[in-house]
Amino acid sequence: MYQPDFPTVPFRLGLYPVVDSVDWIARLLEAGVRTIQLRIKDKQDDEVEADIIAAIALGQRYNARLFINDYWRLAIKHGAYGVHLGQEDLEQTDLDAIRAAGLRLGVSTHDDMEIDVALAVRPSYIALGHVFPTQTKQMPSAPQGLEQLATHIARLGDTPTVAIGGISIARAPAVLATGVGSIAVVSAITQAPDWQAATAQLLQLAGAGDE
Ligand SMILES: Cc1ncc(COP(=O)(O)OP(=O)(O)O)c(N)n1
Ligand SMILES: Cc1nc(C(=O)O)sc1CCOP(=O)(O)O
Ligand SMILES: [Mg+2]
Repeated sequence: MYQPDFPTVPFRLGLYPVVDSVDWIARLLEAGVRTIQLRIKDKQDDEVEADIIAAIALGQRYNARLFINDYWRLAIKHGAYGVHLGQEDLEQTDLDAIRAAGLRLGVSTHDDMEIDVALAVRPSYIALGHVFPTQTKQMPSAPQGLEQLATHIARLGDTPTVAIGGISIARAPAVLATGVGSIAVVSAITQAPDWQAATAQLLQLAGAGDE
């Protein structure tokens, strides 16, 4: 049985929107989302601290799993549910401090070697990307595709997993069929012509987590 070195998360984290503002956090929590990430890129800590405080307060009000991307010191300082880190972030992060503060940890991976690195850290969940081409982030690697995703899921057994990258409503059923516990999405919600309808459909497909 997978035993993380950080607090556990449910195997099924369900629909996991990744968004760049407190406004999006507020509307998606109100819409029923219960796993969510605040991802604000390339700012100084003092520029994002107020947003992080507000997002954490919302997460607590809705009893949701709010992960903070990148700003792990602020996540600790203000008591977030969890932190999400990439492979490069791992080298510059005090993982002992995250563990000691009792925050959950999610780690990005893009191939088998990165999964080895992530497993050595024993995070709360492992993210697997990018499954399909994405317009949201410049990726140095090629999309992994569904077959490779399924191979990773089989390898990871009962480790909580999250798939990310190019996941649309149309593609979500095939991604979930690999057995992955969660689907993380940006544009499927934030660029949707009707974000409320898109969120409702994705919640219907992936659940809110913990089911
Ligand atoms: C759920 C989830 N998976 C992967 C990522 C990517 O994180 P990272 O590699 O740290 O890259 P940036 O998001 O910081 O550009 C994520 N944020 N969330
Ligand atoms: C932030 C991020 N990380 C990825 C990874 O593979 O690590 S893919 C990605 C962007 C996902 O956006 P969309 O759902 O719009 O494709
Ligand atoms: Mg990051």
